[in-house]
Amino acid sequence: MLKEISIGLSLALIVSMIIMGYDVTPFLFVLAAGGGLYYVARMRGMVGAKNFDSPVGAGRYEISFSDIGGQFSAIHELREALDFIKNHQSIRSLGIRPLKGILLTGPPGTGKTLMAKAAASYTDAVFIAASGSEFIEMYAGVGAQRVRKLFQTARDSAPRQKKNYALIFIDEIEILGGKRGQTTSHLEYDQTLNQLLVEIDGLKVDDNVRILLVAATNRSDMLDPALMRPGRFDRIVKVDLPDKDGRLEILKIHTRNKPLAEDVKLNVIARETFGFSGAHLESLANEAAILAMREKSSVIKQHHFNESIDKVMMGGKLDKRPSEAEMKRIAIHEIGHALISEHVRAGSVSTLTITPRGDALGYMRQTPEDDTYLYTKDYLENQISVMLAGAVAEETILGNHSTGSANDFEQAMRTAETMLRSGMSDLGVISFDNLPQELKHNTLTGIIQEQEQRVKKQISEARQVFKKISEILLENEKITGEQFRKVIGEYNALN
Ligand SMILES: Nc1ncnc2c1ncn2[C@@H]1O[C@H](COP(=O)(O)OP(=O)(O)OP(=O)(O)O)[C@@H](O)[C@H]1O
Ligand SMILES: [Zn+2]
Repeated sequence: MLKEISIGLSLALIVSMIIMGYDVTPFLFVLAAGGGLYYVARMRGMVGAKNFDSPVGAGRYEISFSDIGGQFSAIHELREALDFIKNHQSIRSLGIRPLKGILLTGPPGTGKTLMAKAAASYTDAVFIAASGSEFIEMYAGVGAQRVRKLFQTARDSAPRQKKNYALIFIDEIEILGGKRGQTTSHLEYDQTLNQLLVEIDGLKVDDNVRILLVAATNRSDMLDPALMRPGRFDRIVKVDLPDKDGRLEILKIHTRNKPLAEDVKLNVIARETFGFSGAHLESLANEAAILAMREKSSVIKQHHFNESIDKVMMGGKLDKRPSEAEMKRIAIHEIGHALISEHVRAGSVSTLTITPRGDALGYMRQTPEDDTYLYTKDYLENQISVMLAGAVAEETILGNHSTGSANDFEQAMRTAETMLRSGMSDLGVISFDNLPQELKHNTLTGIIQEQEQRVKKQISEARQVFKKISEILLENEKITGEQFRKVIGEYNALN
């Protein structure tokens, strides 16, 4: 409103100045500059962001899924959920409950906001962004009121832009949607979260404006379970740090508009930037361009990138960037798990990676087994041997093992306990609770040690496999089960 009044007043002033014979050129100049600044501020969300009164038409600065590098499976899942929403007619005829909210989880800077924007373009929705922190206020009721306003803004702005959909994006949702009565004793949080739940529950498929909620967090463990109930955020899409191929794609995206020298090898940069997020890579490309400019070079060269990698690493507070030696250790550890997994169940390794994901530095994914409800002794022993194999591999190949195995040991111990309780140990059928501590302890260790010996033998016979596969892993960060089995097969054929 203020904007309209000031434009009107200025026009009236200019017209009267012209009538009175003044030179209006400098005045027009000032006006244009002011308008330009306002526009830039608005685009950047500096003006009007708090009031959610500047919904960003997705059509205006369009972000599409092709602007997001890597994240293949996250994009796939997200798009599937969006198709579900777009085709609500046919879905409703089947009686399927419509989807209301999608939660994006993952570390900072991995492209969650980009994905939400791309989701808005994909569904041709108005994009309205807010952050969880905007709802926390000293005064009771203000947060809840803001939540109401946010949804109202969405309902109002879609028709104005002739759109049927509005996408509300709430970043850092854990601040507003933390567990009730746990994050704080403050009443305000509860009211705000309750209001959000009320708004979500009120969303209907046949509303004039279909509202879709997308929220992002890197602390999904902090969210109130009420938010995750069916009919609320019932789709969770994991957005992880990119692997090497992903990093290459992201680098390509962020160097699209930059002049690169002939010597620049993006795939080499991708390999060197293990642990970088999309945001780090964006900043890397930018820093390299700045270095080139400082040297008055018209193109960006490889050494500009190399220097920037260090800069982003030092300044960028990379959460997890293991050293070369650590990466090798992670590789050996994971190969250990995978090798024994293949021993006990051929074809069981699905992929092996050493890219940090969630809490794990590397991981081995197994192909699922048929559902089993009863376990035999052999089966449990095999499980224990796979769990121990990470640490045993570190010891056998590197001479010692690291703290990275604590979790594996705990699982192995639990499995051994299951065996003991089920009468599968040397003690036969026992009453677990009446067993003396020392005997319990010795029997459990006995079970573990027996498997450890078996694993040690298998691993020391496969040193060559470790060498070959760790080379592949350090180069590519991942290997598929198929490739893995091929290498094992080649070595078995030699022996
Ligand atoms: N997968 C990606 N492809 C291309 N660029 C990316 C990608 N991920 C991040 N970026 C770059 O990093 C910037 C920040 O990403 P974005 O804000 O989407 O991350 P986020 O996951 O929402 O982070 P936060 O949790 O810190 O809000 C983007 O504007 C983009 O330049
Ligand atoms: Zn392990």
